[in-house]
Amino acid sequence: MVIQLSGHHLYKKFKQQTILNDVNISLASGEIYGLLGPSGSGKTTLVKILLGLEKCDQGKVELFNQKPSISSFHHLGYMAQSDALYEELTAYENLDFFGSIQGLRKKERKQRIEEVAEIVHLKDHLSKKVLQYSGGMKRRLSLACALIHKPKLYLLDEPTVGLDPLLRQSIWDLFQKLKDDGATLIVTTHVMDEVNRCDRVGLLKDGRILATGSPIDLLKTYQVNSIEEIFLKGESD
Ligand SMILES: Nc1ncnc2c1ncn2[C@@H]1O[C@H](COP(=O)(O)OP(=O)(O)OP(=O)(O)O)[C@@H](O)[C@H]1O
Repeated sequence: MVIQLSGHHLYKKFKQQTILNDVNISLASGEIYGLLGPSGSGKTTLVKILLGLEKCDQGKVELFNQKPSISSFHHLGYMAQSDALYEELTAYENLDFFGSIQGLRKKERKQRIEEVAEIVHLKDHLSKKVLQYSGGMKRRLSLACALIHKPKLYLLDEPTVGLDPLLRQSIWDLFQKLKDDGATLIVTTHVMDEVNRCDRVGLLKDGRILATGSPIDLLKTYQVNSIEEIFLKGESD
């Protein structure tokens, strides 16, 4: 099992508020890891620390078995919780921009833009300015921006928020396909039924990982019928 990303003994406080309290997490090559937790439990903070966008107070992050560096970022696809798009530009121009900062050449960008637009069902809307996009279209465009350079590791913060059930389904089918092609994904969510699409889930509550494992194993271990019940029980690993 090759570990692609790991956080060891991570601690984080904002002012006096403890957000992460000795969090350990690791992602193995080719898995979909769901990070599940109630609103405000620290999912975004943890993802940002793993990505190097936020500093932890204590602990260590390893990306591809090394200290994270600028060069490793070309292998990452990050989708932030709030869409980081240029509203005045068209969707095509946004994708072209993100492709170019990832080092793709013009011809390759053109080809990839068509491919990713097809994947997220935005092919017919590429020439629209982003400010004319709906919330769900912006989410899908953000995802396309994260896909453009074919990274091997994805950090996706609530990628399906604001999407209707059919689109959510197709986005999860896409995650499965990325995984089948060898990518590793960490996806944050508080939608319980998305958990079943993950190979492993980590339950984050009150700054701690309460439990980690495959959804089926967690249900068996905790002798519950749903993952929600584990949160309610609040038992530790
Ligand atoms: N820059 C910051 N300064 C101060 N407090 C912060 C900052 N960023 C996050 N927090 C606080 O840290 C806690 C965890 O926030 P975080 O966004 O990581 O949670 P989350 O699990 O991703 O929540 P949600 O599901 O609602 O997005 C919250 O109480 C939030 O107010």
